[in-house]
Amino acid sequence: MLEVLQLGFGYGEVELFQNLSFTMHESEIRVILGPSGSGKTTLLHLLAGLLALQSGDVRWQGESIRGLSEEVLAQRRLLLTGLIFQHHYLQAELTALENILVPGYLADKVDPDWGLELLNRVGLLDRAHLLPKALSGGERQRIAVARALYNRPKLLLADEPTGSLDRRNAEKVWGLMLSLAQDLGTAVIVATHDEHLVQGLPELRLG
Ligand SMILES: Nc1ncnc2c1ncn2[C@@H]1O[C@H](COP(=O)(O)OP(=O)(O)OP(=O)(O)O)[C@@H](O)[C@H]1O
Repeated sequence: MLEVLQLGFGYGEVELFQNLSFTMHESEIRVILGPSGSGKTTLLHLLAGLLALQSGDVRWQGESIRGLSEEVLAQRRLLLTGLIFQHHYLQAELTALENILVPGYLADKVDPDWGLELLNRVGLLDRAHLLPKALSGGERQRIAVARALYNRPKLLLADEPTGSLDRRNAEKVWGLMLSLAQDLGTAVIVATHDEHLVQGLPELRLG
């Protein structure tokens, strides 16, 4: 569902990477590794269409994102991709369940039962009506995982999703994210520093 063709990017004189090519199919997982500043976040932003391409191309389901308007890109991104960041970015005034339903409101696909099922999958059914401030860091990130997968995206892009968690919570969030994505047939690209979590997974090294 994703093709990356000879992708290159730099800020001014500083070249971060060039000629990156790879393809992602349904349910595939790829880990982006590299030292701080090597361009992991930049690469994820390019793949998500959040940053204008320089050289090379990114194709979503066979269609180049080069030249798509912001509006079309945003609509495609909403339906095709899920995003998770190091910080959860939950809406403080919405409950756990309401936060999970946000992508559904945006895509006009609101299904509270599916939201509850996702809550159950991340082990937080009993927290459905709590606000984020009443949740632990690991619980908030589990809500962010459920929210990112609400629209059953083809591709999940996760940037240091366990970066702010202790080892036990990091392992829990990591395991839930991968198993839920696997069940939905969602391909996952995840940037991380945590070499302990990624053992045995296909990787792409920057820097
Ligand atoms: N808007 C920008 N303008 C100029 N330089 C930038 C900009 N955004 C990022 N950079 C630089 O590009 C490099 C790569 O940044 P990026 O955030 O992609 O790296 P990273 O591998 O994700 O790092 P980390 O692991 O620390 O999160 C860094 O040196 C950063 O300072």
